[in-house]
Amino acid sequence: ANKSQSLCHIGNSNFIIRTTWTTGCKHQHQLNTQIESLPQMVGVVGLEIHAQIHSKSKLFSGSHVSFSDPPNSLVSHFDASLPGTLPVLNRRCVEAAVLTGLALNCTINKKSLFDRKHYFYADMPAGYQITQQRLPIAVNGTLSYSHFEGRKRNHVVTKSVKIKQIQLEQDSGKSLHDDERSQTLIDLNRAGVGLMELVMEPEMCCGEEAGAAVRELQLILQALGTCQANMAEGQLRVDANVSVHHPGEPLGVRTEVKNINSVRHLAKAIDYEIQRQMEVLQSGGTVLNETRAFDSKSGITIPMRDKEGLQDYRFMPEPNLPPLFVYESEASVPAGADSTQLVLIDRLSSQLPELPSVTRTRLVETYGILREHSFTLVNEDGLVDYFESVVKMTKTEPRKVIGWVMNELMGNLNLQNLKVSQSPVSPCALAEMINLVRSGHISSSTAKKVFQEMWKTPEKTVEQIVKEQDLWMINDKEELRQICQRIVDSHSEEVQIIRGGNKKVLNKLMGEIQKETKGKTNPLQVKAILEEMIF
Ligand SMILES: Nc1ncnc2c1ncn2[C@@H]1O[C@H](COP(=O)(O)OP(=O)(O)OP(=O)(O)O)[C@@H](O)[C@H]1O
Ligand SMILES: [Mg+2]
Ligand SMILES: [Mg+2]
Repeated sequence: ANKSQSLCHIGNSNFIIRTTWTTGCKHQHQLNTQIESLPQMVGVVGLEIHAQIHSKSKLFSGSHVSFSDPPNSLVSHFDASLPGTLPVLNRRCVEAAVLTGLALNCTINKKSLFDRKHYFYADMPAGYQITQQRLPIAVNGTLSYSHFEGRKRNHVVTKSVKIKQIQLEQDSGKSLHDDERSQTLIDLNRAGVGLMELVMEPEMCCGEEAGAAVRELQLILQALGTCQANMAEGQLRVDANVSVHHPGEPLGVRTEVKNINSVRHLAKAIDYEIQRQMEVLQSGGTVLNETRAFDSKSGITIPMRDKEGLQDYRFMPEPNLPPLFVYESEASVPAGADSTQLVLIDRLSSQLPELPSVTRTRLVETYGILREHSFTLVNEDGLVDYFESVVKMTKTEPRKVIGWVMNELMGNLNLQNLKVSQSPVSPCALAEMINLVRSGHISSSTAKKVFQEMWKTPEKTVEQIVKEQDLWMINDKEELRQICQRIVDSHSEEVQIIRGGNKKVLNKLMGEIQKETKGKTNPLQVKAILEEMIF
């Protein structure tokens, strides 16, 4: 197996047990020894992703974009396809596509074209969708993504997938099926909302890779602000094209899996589909070029009624829209044109924010934190800012701050399914607590208790909590000596053992002191006093 194949593996362990085929994954080696004679097949995955453009108004009309308004309240004459209406291109949508293209290392086409793609669907009153079939706005990009391997899942593997193109197109309306009255109702609020369709090359091999790629894309789009990218809300819709073949041979027939509403489901759907196709071929059948739906309850894919091959989209140039031109810079704008109305690539380039991969590297280099922690920080909305504000407000090393953020903060947030912005403990309060540990006013074990109290009673200050619960560190030498003396006196057997050379038993005495003082002592200080008394 080549390198990329050997690094790839399927998340579903059932898969390995149930099938004699593999998908070019690291488990392959194991299986080869059992079934030497069988040829190996691998999975091939290519994603098509529809990303709803985050814009106030639609792609070709001034109607507002909102998903909480009453049905059919955001529909202009153009959105309803009334005769005589014409499209007017929304500059913000073009800028979003260019920004996204730049962030994904695409070549931006200075000239792109709009086409009509015909469907007959009730939620598309024009009978066609305006898209960019012949000449899309951006081409030839790449998306780098990482996932974790190894038993502890702490070995980062970085891969990349080519992006064939990004095209601008319209969203359709929504059909709402009312089973009780057996009727279908149409809501056109979504009709005409701008979409970016990203088409990836078929270069991935399993659900885990595809999942990691989509997660990275989500983070990039959110950093750019070009799409909110919530899959459950349909802002990012991923269709997975899946086939299997023998490496070195032409690609197999693909199926297209739809209805996937989370990254986890995407990975499951793909792995299921790879396995299904292998089993079909293994038992002498053929894979049909069809559209299938993922059913998240049962974890399987099922054929949808419309068959791909039967579709004839009757593509034709959109006669009501001229070619779309974007310009490199002010200098390339034609004489007399108002450059404030034009899309300039260099202006957008300068607006590109820090992208997630750059943020991660910066966090590792600036703060000396672990790479896997940089992934967690970037993954949670608002967590990088939270961490950096705490670091700014305390003199403690960032490597210690990250411990509190990962364990105490994230642990509690996850337990209650809260977002970072909903944390009852503010960065400022956490910094105050960490500062008390640093200055020796509370011990780190006490601090864990204090944090839990802060979580429960955010209205109280850290000092209030420490005072009320009497958690200040015992720093008084004489008081500490008395406590140590008591423990030494009541543990004469252990003391003998320690004197006999077994220093490990010292830990037991220290534990006793921790217990007696409810963790309010500095272990180093206690150790020094005990050693002084015993030796
Ligand atoms: N043999 C294959 N196995 C897996 N994926 C494939 C294979 N061949 C093509 N693909 C993927 O299928 C997708 C094709 O998308 P594209 O938009 O070009 O065409 P389409 O699916 O026919 O059109 P539509 O936009 O109507 O769905 C790409 O993401 C590509 O990577
Ligand atoms: Mg497509
Ligand atoms: Mg498709």
